[in-house]
Amino acid sequence: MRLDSATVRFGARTLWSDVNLSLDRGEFLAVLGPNGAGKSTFLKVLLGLQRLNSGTAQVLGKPVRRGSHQVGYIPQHHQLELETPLRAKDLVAMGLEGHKYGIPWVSRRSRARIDELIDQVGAAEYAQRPVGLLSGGEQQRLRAAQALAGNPGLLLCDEPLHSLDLNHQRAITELIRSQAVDRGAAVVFVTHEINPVIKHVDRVLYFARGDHRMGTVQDVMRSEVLSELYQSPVEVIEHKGRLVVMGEHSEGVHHD
Ligand SMILES: Nc1ncnc2c1ncn2[C@@H]1O[C@H](COP(=O)(O)OP(=O)(O)OP(=O)(O)O)[C@@H](O)[C@H]1O
Repeated sequence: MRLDSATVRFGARTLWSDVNLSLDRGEFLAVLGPNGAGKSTFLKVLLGLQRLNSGTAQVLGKPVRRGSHQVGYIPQHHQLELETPLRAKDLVAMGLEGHKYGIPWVSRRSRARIDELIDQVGAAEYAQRPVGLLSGGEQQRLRAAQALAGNPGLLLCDEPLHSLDLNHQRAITELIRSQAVDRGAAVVFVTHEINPVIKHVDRVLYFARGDHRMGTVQDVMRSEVLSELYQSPVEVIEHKGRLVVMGEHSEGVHHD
């Protein structure tokens, strides 16, 4: 995926501007920043749901378009309606290409892949239950499986670990990593918390105050760099392999 001089404005507000980024297959990009900095909007651009005010966006070598089956998306957590007329397994199957076009045909191979994913996210025990009755974390694990079912070349994740316990955070992180490393997907991972994925991250894109910084974890997650970005003192401390980000004005700075 590739962005050139990409800019999004809402009215007089420039959300972010002049983002230049080329992400290859197999690469893992973490997108960080405070609430409202424009992280989800960044994903929407790549999904073809938000147009750029200037610049260009490409996904897998082609201009961005809505509904590409090569793009997997784990949306930000929201609870499904109690009456949603789907079983857990159906929700995962909807991630298959054919299902997007309403074709109810699923090959033996696809069925095996769905069962495998359901196992990998630890959903086997509730695979036949109505999704509306499941907990937030259980639903979130199904969304991850759904996004992976179509074997996407670009995987977009919006805080996918939100509402998951530690064991399931690890399982989902491992699945996402494997989609990048073993299946050659580019991964864009929006998160408030870099530590659970830090060892998989190739690059960081950090949005704040209409500006951004990009580079390796070592390049970006530094006191000088983030203080300059936030325009206020921010301290990044490394403790036992974890990064703790502390801001003097803590509002809007993510905490560990
Ligand atoms: N269509 C729109 N029109 C006007 N403003 C919008 C629109 N979409 C988003 N915004 C605003 O742009 C800002 C960025 O929103 P976005 O959801 O991208 O932030 P975020 O970094 O993902 O935040 P969070 O961490 O809270 O999820 C917010 O202030 C939001 O209200």
